[in-house]
Amino acid sequence: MTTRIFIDGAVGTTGLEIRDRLKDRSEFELIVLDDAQRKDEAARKDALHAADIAILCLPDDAAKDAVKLAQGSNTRMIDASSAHRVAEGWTYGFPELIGHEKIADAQFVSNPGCYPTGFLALVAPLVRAGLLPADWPYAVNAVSGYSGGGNALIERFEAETDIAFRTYSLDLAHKHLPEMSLHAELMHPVLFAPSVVPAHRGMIVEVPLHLGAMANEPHADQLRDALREFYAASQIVSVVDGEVPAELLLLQGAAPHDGLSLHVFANEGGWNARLIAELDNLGKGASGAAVQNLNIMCGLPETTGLRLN
Ligand SMILES: NC(=O)C1=CN([C@@H]2O[C@H](COP(=O)(O)OP(=O)(O)OC[C@H]3O[C@@H](n4cnc5c(N)ncnc54)[C@H](OP(=O)(O)O)[C@@H]3O)[C@@H](O)[C@H]2O)C=CC1
Ligand SMILES: CC(=O)N[C@@H](CCC(=O)OP(=O)(O)O)C(=O)O
Repeated sequence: MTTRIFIDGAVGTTGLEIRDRLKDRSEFELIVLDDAQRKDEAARKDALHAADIAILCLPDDAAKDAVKLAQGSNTRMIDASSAHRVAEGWTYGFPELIGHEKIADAQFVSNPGCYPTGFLALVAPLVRAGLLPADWPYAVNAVSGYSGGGNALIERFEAETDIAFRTYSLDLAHKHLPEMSLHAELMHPVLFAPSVVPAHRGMIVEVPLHLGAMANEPHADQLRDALREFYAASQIVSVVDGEVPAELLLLQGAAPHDGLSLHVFANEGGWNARLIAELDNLGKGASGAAVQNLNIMCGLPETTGLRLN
C-alpha cells in the first residue's frame, strides 16, 4: 500500500526540492494541486484530509492555517516552517538528537531550521555530555546561500547582482533563537550573527569557543572524540578527522547534498576552538531533513532517496 503525501507549498523552494526527492519513490503517492488550486483553502483542506502525511513548506502563518484546516483528520504532519519548533505537542524533527523512535511514533513533526541544524548538531551533544557548559554565552557566526531565504531572497539576489555579502538580523532577535537554546538545553539565548553570500545554496555555521576560559577547560580533541562517538551510527552526520585544511569554501555551483559535516579546529594548545558545521540549507537544513523524517515516520531506512554522495 502506498502512503499518500500532500506537500502544501509544493512549488516553493523547499517544496520543489522535496518533490524532486520523492518523484521516483513507489512507496508514495503524491497529491498535487494545480496552480489555480494550490492556494485555494477548500482544495488545500481536501488534500490535507486525504493525505496520510502532509509536508508543510509554507510561511509560518500559512503553516498554522494548514494545521487548522487539517483538524478533524488523522493526517500526520511534517512542518518545514518555524511555526512549531518550540511548540507543545510537536516532536522536534532532528532524529540524531531526539531519537528515531520518537519521530517514528509522532503525529506532528517540526523540521529544524537550517542554521539551528548546524548549531545544535555541534553543541547539543557536547552540552549533554557535560563537556560544554549549559550556562555559557554561546555565539554563532553563519553564512548561507541565498536560497535560505526562499523565493523572495532568490529573486533579490538574482536581481541585485552587486551584493557581495549581506549580514542581517541586526536587531539580534532572529526567529531561530528559541529553538537553538531550547533544544541545546542552554540557560541563555545564543548571540547569532547570520549572513548571506551570492551562492545559491550551502551554509557554514560556526561556534567559536574559548575553551580555556571554561571552568572544566575541555580540550578540543575531547570535543571531536565525543562528537564522533555521538554520530558513530549516522550515515548522514559525519565528524571530519585528519589534516586541517587551509580553508572551507561555499561553491557557486554546489549540487544538492543531504549530509552534514562537523569539524572541530583548534589552536596548538587546544584551548581555542572553532566548531564548524557544513551543510546544504536545502538538504539536511530543510528538504533532506523532511525526507529523512518522512522515511522514519513510514518505517523506511532513513537515508532512502537522500543525496549523500
Ligand atoms: N529555503 C530554505 O533553505 C529553508 C526554508 N525553510 C522554511 O520552509 C518554509 C518554506 O520556505 P521556502 O520554500 O524557502 O519559501 P518559498 O517562498 O520559496 O515558498 C513558499 C511557498 O508557499 C506558498 N504559499 C504561501 N502562502 C500560501 C498559502 N496560504 N497557501 C498555499 N501556499 C502558500 C508560496 O506561494 P507564492 O510564492 O505564490 O506566494 C510558495 O510557493 C518556510 O517556513 C521557511 O522558513 C526551512 C529551512 C530552510
Ligand atoms: C538566508 C535566510 O534568509 N535564511 C532564513 C532562514 C532559513 C530557514 O532555516 O528557514 P526557517 O526560517 O524556516 O528556519 C532566515 O534567516 O530567516
